[in-house]
This record gives sequence, structure tokens and C-alpha cells, in this order.
Amino acid sequence: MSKLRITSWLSPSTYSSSSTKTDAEGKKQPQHRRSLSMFRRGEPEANATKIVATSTPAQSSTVPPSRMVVLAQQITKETEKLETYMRDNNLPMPSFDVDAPADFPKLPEDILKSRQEIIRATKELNLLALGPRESLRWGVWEFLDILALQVISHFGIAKLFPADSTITLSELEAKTSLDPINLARLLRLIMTKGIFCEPSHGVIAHTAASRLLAEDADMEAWIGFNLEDIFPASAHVLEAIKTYPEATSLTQSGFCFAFDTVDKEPMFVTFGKDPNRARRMGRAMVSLTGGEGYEVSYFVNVEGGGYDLSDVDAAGGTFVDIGGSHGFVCVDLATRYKNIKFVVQDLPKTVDSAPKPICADPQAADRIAMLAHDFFTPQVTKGADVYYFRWIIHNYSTPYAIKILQNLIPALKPGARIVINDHCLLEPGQENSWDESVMRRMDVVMLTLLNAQERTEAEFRQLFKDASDGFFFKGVTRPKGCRMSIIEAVWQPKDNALVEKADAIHATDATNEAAVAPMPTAG
Ligand SMILES: C[S@@+](CC[C@H](N)C(=O)[O-])C[C@H]1O[C@@H](n2cnc3c(N)ncnc32)[C@H](O)[C@@H]1O
Repeated sequence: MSKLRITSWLSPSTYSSSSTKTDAEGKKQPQHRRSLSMFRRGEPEANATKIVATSTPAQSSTVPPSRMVVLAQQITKETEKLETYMRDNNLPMPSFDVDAPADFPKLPEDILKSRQEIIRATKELNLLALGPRESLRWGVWEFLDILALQVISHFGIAKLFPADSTITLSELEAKTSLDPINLARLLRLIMTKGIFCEPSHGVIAHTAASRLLAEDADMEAWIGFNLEDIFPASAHVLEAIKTYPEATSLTQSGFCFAFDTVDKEPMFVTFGKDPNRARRMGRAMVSLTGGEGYEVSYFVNVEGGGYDLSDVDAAGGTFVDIGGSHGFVCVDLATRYKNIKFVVQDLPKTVDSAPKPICADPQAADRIAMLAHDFFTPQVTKGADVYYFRWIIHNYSTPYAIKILQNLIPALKPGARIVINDHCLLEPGQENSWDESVMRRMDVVMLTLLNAQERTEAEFRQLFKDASDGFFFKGVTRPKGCRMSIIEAVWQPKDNALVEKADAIHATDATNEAAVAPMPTAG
């Protein structure tokens, strides 16, 4: 952990004049930050279900029920709908029991809406029942639940006894180096969140959630990455943004303040030096991308609103996955499209550690090349049809993101498509409330780790515009049920000089086809 940098807190000189502008009121406004228009209020909540107030017999016909009663009625109605669906389909009911399923099955759209409505309405009712003062007073203590989970998870307590048996606290104490008093107090705190239970005094049992801690290695990694990397970093965001209010540099984030790497190295470099931490983050990403609303199938399945590559397939074209990790998106695409050639680009260490062959099906594997390429250098795979970024652009503030897009330009043929697969933030209240909270939290995770951000459609449009006038912004689509959007631009340079220059590069560059032709499988 870094020491507090009190001297830099006191210095207002960290505002760089080149990167600030003055607004109408004379206040300095940092550039490269998102526009604040999204914080305008007053729009109707698009996803809020219209509630028809109905009087109960106890109420006078002129007095409408309170918001609390309306919410309670709505919770009952939607819960009954969900329960009927589960019962009719012989599905197990949600429960904390150790044997309860860890996930809901894929629900039809209307039932999924009921489930989302239950989540939204119970949260609102909870806040109303608490009242503003109590919800503020005790809401700020939620980090203590997180702290308890951090310690219990770090010490691997869930793995110390089998899921189908109980253990006494004294037996558990003998199996861990965690101090007995701390073990008991932290366990009992996370029990209030449905993680472990104490069926009788001093006897500990698993719940469905604690069983996941014991058995799901990707979930364990997700919790470790969040609670041992992001959580400490989040405690330093205030210090970071007080010291560097513009908050765009990769080496001045809360993460850098927490781990003493300010102005030294970005998070990815820190992780690169620590294989265990890097592996944990990799597994955490697997847990995230396997999670509801993030599956790769949303991008691949055209029928569900995914991205259509049939014309690229018909032409035997090329798809480049930039920062594509171990190429799992291309593996899925190569299974669907039989003629597209794929290039997965990532940093050398990632390319080297990719599975060889990249997948079991040789028809797909033979068309997927792994290539070491740093996206902060000019693109080397020239003349491809699609350049794809999944979970990349949101890792960078605007100055870096512009650079990444500009690095494509020397490789682009007219008509080349640039496809970004990221969250695309809507106006407040336009998203269902669960999705909105996940996406806005992700936005703050990006700030915490990398001084980066999620973006709105207008911000993506502006990003392409700032990168070059040659990018024609086509718009944003989003498969139903998916949290990630597909943001697309096409390279259409209006300037003839630019077209001729690009044509000349493509005509003469020996690597144009060669970069994708030999297809060395997996690095
Ligand atoms: C958040 S992960 C996204 C991986 C993958 N696209 C996905 O959807 O899961 C970011 C990826 O970018 C890679 N990366 C980071 N910096 C890079 C750079 N300068 N050039 C190329 N790849 C980079 C990382 O190694 C990692 O695989």
C-alpha cells in the first residue's frame, strides 16, 4: 500500500492548463471527460412498469395507496408470475439451501422482466421502509460486509468443510490460521448476506452461496480480484482525483495510489509482473463473461440480434480481434462461419499462453492465427474487413482510446468496419435498474483501476470523430438480454488523398494478405 501523499493533495497545480477549459461560470472543466448531459433528470423511467393504483377494501376510494403498498402489490404479482413459471416447468424454487441451483435458468422475456421487476421493486421498498436517514447512516457500512467476505474468502474458509456436512466453530478454528474471534465475527457478518449459516449455536453449515465460494474457482477468482485488487484501490480514488482531477492517466488511478505505482506503471504492467495476480484476474474475467448478459453467444447469434458477418464469410474475408486474449470469441465465430480468416492479437505473454491448438475443431483452428501486437502501435494486419474490440475501449480514457483507433488507420481499406463490443450507457432510468446499477458500477471500476470509463452513444460517436473524420459512425445495436452493445463505424475517408494513401499501402504492402494467409495455429 502506498503512503498517503499529503503534499500532493495540497497542491492545486496538478490541473494542467493544456487539459482544462473554462466554462461559462469561470470554473475549470477538465477535457477528455464525458459530457454531463447524462445526468439531466426528469426523463420518465422507460422501464418502470406503469402501476395502476387500486384501493384495498380498507382504503377509502379517494385515497390512493401509498407507494409502499403499490410496490408490495407489484412484488406479489411479479413473484407469483415467476413462481408459476418455475412450477409449470418443474424448476427448483430459489432458495438459500446448499443444494439450491446457483443460477436461474434462461427465462423467457416476460418472466425475466418479472424477475427484474422484483429486484427493482424490493430495493425501492427496502429504501422506503428504512427512510432516508437510516438508509444513509447504515448504507455506508456496506463496505464492512465486503471486508468480512474479503477475509473469509482469502483464508479459504468455505473449502475447509464439505458442502453436505456441518462443522463446529471450534473444529473450523483448528483448520485455519485465522484467529478464532475474527473467524466467528466475520462469518456471522456474512451470514447476514446468505453466505454460510449457523443452524444451531456454534455449528456452521454451507448455503448455496458459500458452496460457490468452495467449488467455483472462477467465482473465487472474481471475489479475490474484486476484494484484494479493486477494493483497496477504491479506497484511494478520492486521493487520486484530488491529486489529479482530470483522472485520465493510466498511472494516476486509485489503483496506482493503492499499490504505490503512481507515475510508474499502469495496472496491466503491475499484473504482468505477478503471474498469480494476472491469473486471478484472467479467471475473474472468465467468471464475468460467463455471467448473465455477457455471454459471447450474444455477439455470435445473429438470430438474437448479434453481429452479422455473412457477407465477410461469403467473401472469405478477415476478422481481427484486437486484445482478443486467448481467442474464444473467434473460436465461436469460426464455428459458425466456415470461410472467415481470424487474427487474434494480444500482448506476447498472452499469445504465448494461448492453448495450442486453439480449439479442438481443426476446421476452425486452422483459420485462427494468434499474433503478438501492441494496440498502441500501428496496426500490422492490413486490409482486414473487421477490426473488433471487446472489453478494450472501456479500459481507456479518451486520449488513449483515440490513439488506439488512430493506430488502425494505416491498415484500413475503405469500407473496413470497426466494431466495439462494450457497455453503452443510456440516460439515467432508461435501463432496468439491475442492469443500470451493474453498468454504472463497472464505470466506476474503470475509474478506480485505469482512470477509464464506460461511454454513451454520443461519447462513442465523438470518440470516432476525434480519432478521424474518415470514420463514419454507423450507430449502436444491442442484442436482447445482453448488457453489452455493438458499436460500429466504417472507414470512409472523404479526403481523396487519404484514400489514395491507404490504397497505395494496401497495394504494396507484402503483409496485406500474408499477415493472415499462413495462419500459424495458436502462436
Ligand atoms: C479486459 S481484457 C479483454 C479480453 C477479451 N477481448 C475479452 O473480451 O475478454 C483486455 C485484453 O487486452 C490485452 N491488452 C492489454 N494491453 C494491450 C496492448 N497494449 N496491446 C494488445 N493487447 C493488450 C490484455 O492482455 C487482455 O487480453
